[in-house]
Amino acid sequence: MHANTTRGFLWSDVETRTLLNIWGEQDIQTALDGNFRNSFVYRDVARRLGVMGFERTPEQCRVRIKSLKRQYLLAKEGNLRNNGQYHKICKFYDTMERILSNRPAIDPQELMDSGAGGEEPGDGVEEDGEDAQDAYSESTGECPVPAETEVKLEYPSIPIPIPVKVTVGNNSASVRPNNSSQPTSNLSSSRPKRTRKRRANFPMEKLMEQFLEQSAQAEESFYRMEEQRLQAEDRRREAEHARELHMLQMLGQMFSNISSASHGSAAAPSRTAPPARVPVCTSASPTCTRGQSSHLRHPSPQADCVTQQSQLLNTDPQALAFERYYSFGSSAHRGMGDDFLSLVKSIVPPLSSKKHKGQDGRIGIIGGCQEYTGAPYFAAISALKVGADLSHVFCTRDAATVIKSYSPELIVHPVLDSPNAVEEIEKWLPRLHGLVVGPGLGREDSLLKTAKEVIEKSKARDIPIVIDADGLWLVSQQPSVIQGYQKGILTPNFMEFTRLYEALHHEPMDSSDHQRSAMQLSVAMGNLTVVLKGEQDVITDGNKVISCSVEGSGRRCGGQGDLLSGSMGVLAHWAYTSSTGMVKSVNPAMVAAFGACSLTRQCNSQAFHRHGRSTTTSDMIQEIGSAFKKLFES
Ligand SMILES: NC(=O)C1=CN([C@@H]2O[C@H](COP(=O)(O)OP(=O)(O)OC[C@H]3O[C@@H](n4cnc5c(N)ncnc54)[C@H](OP(=O)(O)O)[C@@H]3O)[C@@H](O)[C@H]2O)[C@@H](O)CC1
Ligand SMILES: Nc1ncnc2c1ncn2[C@@H]1O[C@H](COP(=O)(O)OP(=O)(O)OP(=O)(O)O)[C@@H](O)[C@H]1O
Repeated sequence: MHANTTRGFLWSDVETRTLLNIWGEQDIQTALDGNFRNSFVYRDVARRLGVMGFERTPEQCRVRIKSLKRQYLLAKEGNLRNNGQYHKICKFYDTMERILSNRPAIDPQELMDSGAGGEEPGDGVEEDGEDAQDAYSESTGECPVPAETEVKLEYPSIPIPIPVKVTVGNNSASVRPNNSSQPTSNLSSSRPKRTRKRRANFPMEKLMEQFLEQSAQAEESFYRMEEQRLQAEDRRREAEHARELHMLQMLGQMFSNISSASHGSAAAPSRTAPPARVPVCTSASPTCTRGQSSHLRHPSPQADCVTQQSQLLNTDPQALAFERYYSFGSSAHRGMGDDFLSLVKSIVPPLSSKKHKGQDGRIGIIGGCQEYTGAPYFAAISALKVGADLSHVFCTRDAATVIKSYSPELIVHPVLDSPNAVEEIEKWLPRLHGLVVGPGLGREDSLLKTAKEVIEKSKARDIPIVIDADGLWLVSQQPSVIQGYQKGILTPNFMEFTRLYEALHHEPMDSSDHQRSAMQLSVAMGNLTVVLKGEQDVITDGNKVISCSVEGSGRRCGGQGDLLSGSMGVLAHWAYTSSTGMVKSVNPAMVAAFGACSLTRQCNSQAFHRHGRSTTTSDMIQEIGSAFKKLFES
C-alpha cells in the first residue's frame, strides 16, 4: 500500500493517475453519466482511492477531477490553436481523452460555472502547473515530488466568481477562474507574485469562514441592540404609567376633598365623621351608574386610587357630589359583583374549636308586636343561621310568647312596651355586636320612641345598626335619628324608599333612575349605606354604587326583607371587625349589604326550585346554610 504523502493541496502524479484510473472505471463513469447529484459517486471514488493507499475526501477527488477536466478542455482548445502544445496544459491529456471520449461532450461552461456543493458541476478553482507549484513551494517549502507535483487550491462549493485574466495564444479575455501554462506566465509578469501567494495563504474557505463569522456576529449584535431597544421602550412606558398614576392620585385627592366639603354642606352635621376611605381604581363596570367613560386598571387596587367627577347629584351647586367607581382586579371584565363576593368571603370568620359562644356574633332585633311576630322571628333566626352565636329579640310582651314558640333557639325579651323599655334593652347593648331595628315593630308612637332611644344608645356604643321596615318609618319621620352614622344601613323596599326620599328631599323622586335616587338619599342621610331592594338591589354609600342581581325568583312572599335584614346584622358585625384592608377601604357596610342581598336572593332561588309557587320565607330560611356555603365558602 502506498503511503500517502500528498496531504493538503498536493496531488502527486502517481496519486492523480490512480484517481484517473478509478474515475475512468466503467461503473463510475456510468454512475456519473447523467447524474447531477453525484456526491455518492465521489464517496465511492475516495473509498477506492483509500484502498489504494491515498487518503482523500470525496470533495477533494471531485475538485481534482473537475480541475483535470478543465485542463483537458483548455488543452483541447489550445491544441487546435497552438500547434500541439496541449500536453503542457494538460499533463494527463491522453488519459482524459480516453475516458471522456466514451462520454457525451462536456459543456465547457459546465466546468466554469459554479454548482451545488459536492456535485460534479461544482466550482473548483485551481492553479495547476508550474506556476501554482512555485506559489505553493514559496509559501510552505513543502513539495515531496517537485517534478511531478501540482499545486491545487481547493475552494468551497459556494459560488464565488473570481475573474482571472486568461490569455490563450494571442487572445486575451477576462473569464472565470481558469488555468493554463500560458496565462501563468502572463500572470507572473502582469501581477506581482505576492498576490498569488496571498491567495494561497488565504484560500476562499478561510474568506468564507470569516464572512460567515462576521455575518453571525452582525446578526447577534443586531438582536442585542433590538433587545436593548425594547427594554428601553418598556422602561419608558412604565415611567409614563407611573406619571399618569401620580397625576390621577393627585386628582383623586383633590376631588375627594371637594366631595367631603360638599357632603358636609348637603347633609346635616354628623356626630361620626365619614372615615377617609381610600378610593380604589375606576372601572367601567356594567354595575356602575354613570360617568364610566374613563377607567384605569392597576395591579394593586389597595394602593392606587382615582376618583372621577362623574355626575352632579344635585342641581344645587352647594351640593356637589362626586361619584367614585370602584373596581377590583379584573372587575372591568367580570363585574364588580365577583369582587364584592370575594370581599364577603374574606369577612366570614373561620370556624374554630378555640372560640367560645358569642364570639362570632350576638345580634339584637328590635321589633315584634301583637300583629307582627313573624318578621322579628325571620330576622333573628336568619341571623343565627348565617352564623351568629346568639340572637336576641326585643319585642312587646304579647309577641314574646308567640315568637318563643316558633323557635327555642331565640332569646326573647318581652320588654319593648314596658315603661323602662330603654333601660331594659340598654342593659344588653354592651353584649350586642349588631342591631336590627324595625321588623314587626309596628308604628305605635311609644314603640317608635323606644326604638329611637335604643338607636341613640347603640350609636354611642358604635354598634352597627340595620334599619328596616317600621324602623324606616321612624327614620322618615325623624331622619336625624340615624343621619350621618356611618355604621347605619337602611334597607328600604320601594315604598319605604319613596317615603324616605320624599321626607328628605321634599319632592317626588325620579323613579326612572333608582341608582341616582339611592345615591341622593344616601348623601342626604350623611352617606349612610342605603340598600334599595327590588328586581336589582341597589347598594350605595353616596360615593359609589353597586347593584346585586344574583338570580332570585318570581316569588315575592312576605318576610324576605326580614331574612335580609337579619343576615345583614351579622355580616355587618363581621365586616366591621374584619382585618381585611380592602373591606375597610371599600366600606364594610357596603360589603355586608352586598353579602346579605346575594344570600337572600340565593335562598329565594333555591327555595323556589324546591317549592315553586308555594315558597315561603320559612322555606328560604331552610336554604340559608347551603346558599351561604355555595356563595361564600366555595
Ligand atoms: N310575617 C310577618 O310577621 C311579617 C311582617 N312584616 C312586617 O310588617 C310590617 C309592615 O311592613 P310592610 O312592608 O307590610 O308595610 P309598608 O312599608 O307600609 O308597605 C305596605 C305597602 O307598601 C306597598 N309595597 C310594599 N313593597 C312594595 C314594593 N316593593 N313596591 C311597591 N309597593 C310596595 C304595598 O302596597 P299595595 O301593593 O298593597 O298597594 C304594601 O302593602 C313591618 O313591621 C314588617 O316587618 C313584614 O316583614 C312581612 C312579614
Ligand atoms: N323583583 C325581585 N326580584 C328578585 N328578588 C327580589 C325582587 N324584589 C325583592 N327581591 C329580593 O327580596 C328581598 C326582599 O325584598 P322585599 O322588597 O321583599 O323587601 P320587603 O318588602 O321589605 O320584605 P318584607 O316582606 O320582609 O317586609 C330583596 O333584598 C331582594 O333580594
